[in-house]
Amino acid sequence: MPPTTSGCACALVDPQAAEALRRRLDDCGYLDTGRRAFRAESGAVALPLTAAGEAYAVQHGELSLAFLPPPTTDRRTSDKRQRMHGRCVAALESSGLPRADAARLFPVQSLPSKWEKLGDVALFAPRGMFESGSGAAEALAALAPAARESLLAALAAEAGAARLGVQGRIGQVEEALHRKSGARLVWPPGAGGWVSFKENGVLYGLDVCRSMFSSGNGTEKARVGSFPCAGETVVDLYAGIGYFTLPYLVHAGAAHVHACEWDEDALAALSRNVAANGVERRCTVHAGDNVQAAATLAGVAHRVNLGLIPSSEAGWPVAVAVLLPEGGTLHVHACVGAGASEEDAWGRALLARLEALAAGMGRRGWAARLLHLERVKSYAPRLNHVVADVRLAPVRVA
Ligand SMILES: C[S@+](CC[C@H](N)C(=O)[O-])C[C@H]1O[C@@H](n2cnc3c(N)ncnc32)[C@H](O)[C@@H]1O
Repeated sequence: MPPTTSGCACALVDPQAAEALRRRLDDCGYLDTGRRAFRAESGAVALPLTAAGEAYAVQHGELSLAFLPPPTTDRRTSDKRQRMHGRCVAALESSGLPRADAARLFPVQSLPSKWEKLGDVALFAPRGMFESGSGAAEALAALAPAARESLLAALAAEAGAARLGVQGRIGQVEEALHRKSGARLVWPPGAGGWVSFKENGVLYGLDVCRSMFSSGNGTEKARVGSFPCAGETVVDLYAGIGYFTLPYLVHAGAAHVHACEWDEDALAALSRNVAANGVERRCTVHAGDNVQAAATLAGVAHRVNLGLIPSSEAGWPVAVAVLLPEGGTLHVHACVGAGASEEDAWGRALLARLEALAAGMGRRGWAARLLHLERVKSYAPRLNHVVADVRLAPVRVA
């Protein structure tokens, strides 16, 4: 059947090759992550493309391009976009732009259908009207100031936000290690990026343009808050703005948390957050590479949190070094292939490595035992963010 151009532009790919192509397209900004991949009638996987991806496919002929109607489960997204579209077109019309021009410059697909809310900021993905080269982005830049103002104010009202921003990409290794945000605020003009909000009884604040907040980790933050930590000293090796440090202090009742963090922006937010939650007397912030903390904190911890993905492996030797002589519990975050055998293999390798590290530090006879494996969220297709709760301690001789 010849393709029609009425649906959404997709790259068709064999299911076995879909994951590799998805990653490639995403790296280049060609994958429309606002829409989900779906099975075409032919059995091929359809990967929705951004405007730039569609242009690339047309120019290079390397991808199998098709225009397909989105799957019916996308209806809620499309309703949301339609409503957003109606409101934006009306706003442009009221600022003097003829309705037909407004609808032509900003087609439905160019408007955001979802966003992340942090405090009063709505963060949109860098797609459609926020993706240069999409046509709508250029139309937005060319609008008269009053029309631009009313369009963005309409978007903000629809998103229930007082400020609007556009997400960045975590591309560079250095950025990923520091969880730099890369987001920028686009409205109102001159707005700053500091937000504060309460999640599960904990006050968090951060500059959305400088640090990332992973909303998908909410269940893990709540789980940490439920740990029985009364009387315990906890070392958080990757504290960030206090994602896990704060639940340990506010809800889990930890006697003291040593929070290690090396990024200046995260450190500024962490100190403010510790004070905002009134827990500063029970928290020591260690600025710098957590490897340095290994010496200062050797042998003090009942529990160590290693909240870094895709891997916290660089912190495993530090974690073992800071445990008390009687051992303790580690919460090891990682991204692991989705599937019982992948999880099993990763879990075994983790336990063996922790035992070897303990032996290498003269902690002979220590054994590692997996207490629980928590699946936090899907990180990518067939890859889950998991947390292994491990007890690492000297084996008791009866
Ligand atoms: C808590 S955040 C990760 C939050 C959440 N688990 C996620 O993946 O989105 C990880 C923090 O660890 C910090 N970090 C990474 N490596 C570090 C190191 N070697 N020493 C100290 N801090 C480090 C980063 O700057 C970042 O703020």
